[in-house]
Amino acid sequence: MNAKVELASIYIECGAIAIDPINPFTWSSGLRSPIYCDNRKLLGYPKERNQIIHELVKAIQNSGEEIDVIAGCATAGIPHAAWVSEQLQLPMAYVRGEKKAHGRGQQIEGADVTGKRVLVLEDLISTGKSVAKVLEAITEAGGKPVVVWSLMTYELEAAQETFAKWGVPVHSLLAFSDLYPLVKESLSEEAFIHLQSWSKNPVTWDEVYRENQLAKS
Ligand SMILES: O=P(O)(O)OC[C@H]1O[C@H](OP(=O)(O)OP(=O)(O)O)[C@H](O)[C@@H]1O
Ligand SMILES: O=C(O)c1cc(=O)[nH]c(=O)[nH]1
Repeated sequence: MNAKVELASIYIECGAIAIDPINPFTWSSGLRSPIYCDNRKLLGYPKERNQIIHELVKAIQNSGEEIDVIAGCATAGIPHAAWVSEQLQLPMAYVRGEKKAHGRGQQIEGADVTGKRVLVLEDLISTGKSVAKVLEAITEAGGKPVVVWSLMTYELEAAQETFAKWGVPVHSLLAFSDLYPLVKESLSEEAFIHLQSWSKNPVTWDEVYRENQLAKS
């Protein structure tokens, strides 16, 4: 089995992939989707998540990028950033969606990123907006985001557009297209047709879904 198929199988075995074309999931961007990739599920499986982190650390090391700090995106990117920071023996920070409203009022917690070359670690990229907010916060704090890594990406055009302005390389361990052949096996014909039309154009799929819901109400 090649490494990507093995990693994709872990996602399926850990129940991290949910498919429901009839009652779609709402993503953080507001888009509706028949699929939800729940990286948080991996936390419950130490052996399997170690395998994922091992591959991620290998890929980061192979890229040869010089890094001073690993910054996890809150919240789902935090545990993965902690494991990677431990393996690479690099300081870790994490970045909140917003500044904290009490305490020290920080958006970036943990290691100081000022003047540092920062690797941003996110669990999943859909539209890329969450990562963009983190890039902004690190830059405002005087840090230099040099690379973004995520465990999973949907490879959406929206994300490419979001990242284009940053000019920071963005890599992912897995793309949804790596999972697709495995996901397909467990689906009914109807669900597969929905998923296929979604994968061609997620934005159109959402629009049609909303129109159908309006027509029903
Ligand atoms: O690329 P985007 O369109 O920004 O979407 C991806 C983001 O959405 C999810 O986070 P969520 O907002 O559900 O919060 P959580 O990490 O706290 O679970 C996910 O963990 C990413 O951070
Ligand atoms: O875009 C999102 O919010 C999102 C999609 C997905 O599949 N999984 C997830 O955790 N978030």
